Amino acid sequence: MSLVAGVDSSTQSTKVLLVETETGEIVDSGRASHPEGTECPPEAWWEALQEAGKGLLERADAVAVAGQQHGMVALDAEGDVVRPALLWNDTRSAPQAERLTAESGAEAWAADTGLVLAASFTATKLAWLAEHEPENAARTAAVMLPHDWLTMKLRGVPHTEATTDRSDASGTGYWSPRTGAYVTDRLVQAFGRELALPRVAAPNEVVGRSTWGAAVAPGTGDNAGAALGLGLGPGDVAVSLGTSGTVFGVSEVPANDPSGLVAGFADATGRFLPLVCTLNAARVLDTFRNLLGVDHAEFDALALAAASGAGGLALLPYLDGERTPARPNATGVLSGITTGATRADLARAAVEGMLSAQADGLAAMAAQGLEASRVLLIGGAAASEAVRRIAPTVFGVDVEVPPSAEYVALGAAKQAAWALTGAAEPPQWKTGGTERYTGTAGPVADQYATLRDETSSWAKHR
Ligand SMILES: Nc1ncnc2c1ncn2[C@@H]1O[C@H](COP(=O)(O)OP(=O)(O)O)[C@@H](O)[C@H]1O
Ligand SMILES: O=C(CO)[C@@H](O)[C@H](O)COP(=O)(O)O
Repeated sequence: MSLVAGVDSSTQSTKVLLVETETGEIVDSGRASHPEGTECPPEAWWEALQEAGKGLLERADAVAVAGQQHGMVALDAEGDVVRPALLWNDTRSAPQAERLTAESGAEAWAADTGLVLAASFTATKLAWLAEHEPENAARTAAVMLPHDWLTMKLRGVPHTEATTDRSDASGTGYWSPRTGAYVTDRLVQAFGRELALPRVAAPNEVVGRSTWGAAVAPGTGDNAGAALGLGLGPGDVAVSLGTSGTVFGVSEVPANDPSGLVAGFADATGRFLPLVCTLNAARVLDTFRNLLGVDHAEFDALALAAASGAGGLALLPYLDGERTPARPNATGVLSGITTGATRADLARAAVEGMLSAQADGLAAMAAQGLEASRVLLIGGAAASEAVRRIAPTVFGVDVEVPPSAEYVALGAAKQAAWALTGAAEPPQWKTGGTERYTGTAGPVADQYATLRDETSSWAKHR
């Protein structure tokens, strides 16, 4: 029996799936946590990959790594890591994002790179490095993304032979989904000079061999991995609730949204992946769950015990600053508290607020012509019964929840199988039927819109 391994090196953890090549059936899995924080030594991901992949990786005939997007892995001329990687959710480069956008205009950035710069993207992190750590910047000879670095480590090759893929390259701010090439001028604008960059491999290329002899596929950004794992088709929009909240769909044409709400990424199949990303999703629920001192099941029971609208409580869930909309310095805001407020209302407000930010993402996608005919809910917080049942009342449309699985890692495994077999198209693995959740829209949208719009002028939210 031929087996392939798919890796998801995401913000909070590494997950590995060992999958049957022909059918996509999951044979085994592993998981290991990452350190907390918005910067991380890449070695910690490598250790987590080895722990999560123990007893699994060496059984695979092919392997691919999907990873959290945008993280800046800076290397010196010898290939040594210069400083801990700055992650996608690190907002310190917000002033650089603002400056670079002002220099050329949002339209020009969107036209050149598919993106309007926000602190998440690699280009702004490089600009921050050049400005704040000149010694580290001077040492830096190459830059790559988390999945590129891990793929290089799996192959045991020098950084000069590193590869990336279209999807992750499209999250840098110096690669064009339209032309399929690096935009060196944009890299130089951000960092001040050129850097060595990984070669962008074809979606189903075998880029090399692992140290145990397996074929290594190019890997992908985590959201493109999920899209491949789910097999998203026209009209499908996925809402992924991990550390980030992402709303995305596969498109035949690149997105170009000068408002910056929709990022014009590439996908893992040669197509495109318009995507809206919020900084705050599953951790909003974690925060309120911890404040209430309950576990996941008790939190769900509380949230479902309250009525839609949470007794007038509304939460603006921008706890760690926000990227979409661009409010990097924002914090969360809870409004409508009365002496009648209950623990149940508080849990419900957390779920409704977090989902309302994703509803804004669905609206932004629709404004770009990507109206969802089917909304698929995935990611860690999609395991929550409260999230599943409240989502239709916030989104105003039914949601479908596919069978519980790590779809990013599954997508990586699918890419590995695709590269291994050399087929023209990715395999069509069956993922099982979805569970449908339905409900009527409550008062949440209006409550939330009022809070979001009223706070937009707050100085500390800019
Ligand atoms: N039953 C649940 N209800 C709500 N949240 C959950 C549940 N199970 C896991 N989570 C949350 O999901 C998150 C991890 O999801 P994951 O998609 O793996 O994140 P990431 O990709 O950012 O590492 C954690 O914040 C965790 O608390
Ligand atoms: O920044 C983005 C997408 O643009 C995030 O989606 C990251 O890719 C991290 O994803 P999770 O680890 O939260 O799944």
